[in-house]
Amino acid sequence: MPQTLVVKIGTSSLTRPETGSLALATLASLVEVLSQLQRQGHAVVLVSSGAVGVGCARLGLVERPRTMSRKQAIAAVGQGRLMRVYDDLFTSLQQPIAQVLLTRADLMERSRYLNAYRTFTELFNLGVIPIVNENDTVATDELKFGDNDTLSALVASLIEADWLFLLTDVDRLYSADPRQFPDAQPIGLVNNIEQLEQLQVQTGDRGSQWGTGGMTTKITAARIATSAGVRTAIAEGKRPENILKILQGEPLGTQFEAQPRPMNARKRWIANGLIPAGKLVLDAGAVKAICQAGKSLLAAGILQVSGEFQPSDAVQLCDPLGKEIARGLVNYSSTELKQIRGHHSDEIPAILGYEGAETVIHRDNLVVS
Ligand SMILES: Nc1ncnc2c1ncn2[C@@H]1O[C@H](COP(=O)(O)OP(=O)(O)O)[C@@H](O)[C@H]1O
Ligand SMILES: N[C@@H](CCC(=O)OP(=O)(O)O)C(=O)O
Repeated sequence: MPQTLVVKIGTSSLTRPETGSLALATLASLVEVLSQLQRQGHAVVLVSSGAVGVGCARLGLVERPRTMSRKQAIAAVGQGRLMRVYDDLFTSLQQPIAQVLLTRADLMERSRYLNAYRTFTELFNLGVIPIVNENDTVATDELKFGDNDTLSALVASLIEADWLFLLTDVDRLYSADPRQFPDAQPIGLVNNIEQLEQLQVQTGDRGSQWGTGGMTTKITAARIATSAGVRTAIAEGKRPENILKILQGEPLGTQFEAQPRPMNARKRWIANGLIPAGKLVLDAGAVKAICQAGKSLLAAGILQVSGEFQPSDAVQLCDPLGKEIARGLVNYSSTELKQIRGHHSDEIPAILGYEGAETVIHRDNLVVS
């Protein structure tokens, strides 16, 4: 059955760490596998890192840039070269490709989010493999994905993919970084992300010399993707043919099962597309009403308000211990909420001096974690 597949490859697999030059054999076999999948009728998206790494190699720089402006300039050098290599390889297999550069802001505004969805759909109809990267050259600190693991999960959620493959320079997830702890245990199947906390998986805080985020961002990506109903695999970048084997049911890499009830597209956008501008801490009654009874949030159940936000902004909802339990779009600003928190809805007009919305967050705009 045709499926929608998102494949992300990291800098550590695309380039040789010693020289920073492109790992051409890996790229060639990735291109072969993706073209084969496209010919079999699957819709395929490649999320490719490497703009900064390739840009550095082109300019003879031996270290990853540290300042944002330098990174942006180098990405502008590398992205073009990267696409040229992909186009040459895919063209030799008569496979058309497209470049799609996204910033966080593109997914935050609902009209742009929907437009991106329509563009991907049209590219699939045309038999094209879109190659996605963050638009590093214009992304700002506040509005960037920061790493392509997260970007690939958000793209997979956006296009309702069946699979997300995170290809990297280790063959799977281990109980700890296998480079530092050679005895670390391999992890094959993760039924539920909470399982990783129980297994006390250590992911460190950085990746390889050229990679961004290491395993931490891959687990975040798996969390986003699986909660959107996308099965996720961490697998070895050097062996792209493993994608075919995994699709045939072989237990390679680390596979994360998708959650059974994916939410609707609008709720996925609220949960993953938006960056929360503030936080509401709720009392136990409100937590229960939202998580168990599927109710809207009322001002009476709010204990604390933090951050600065306006009506329609996204906020995190936390239990009294500060653990996130949901996200949603507010009907009131942070200033208004600080005045009405803890009060019954019928007191709101007297406190604010005007008639406000009945709910602080309507259940249609609320997504439980
Ligand atoms: N628990 C873990 N299991 C496997 N690899 C880990 C783990 N913790 C940290 N790592 C490191 O994460 C690195 C991959 O991340 P990164 O360099 O960001 O790759 P990419 O460029 O593919 O995104 C591996 O080289 C490995 O050293
Ligand atoms: N957008 C950046 C990639 C950032 C990133 O996440 O890199 P990686 O950890 O190698 O997947 C680039 O093209 O260099």
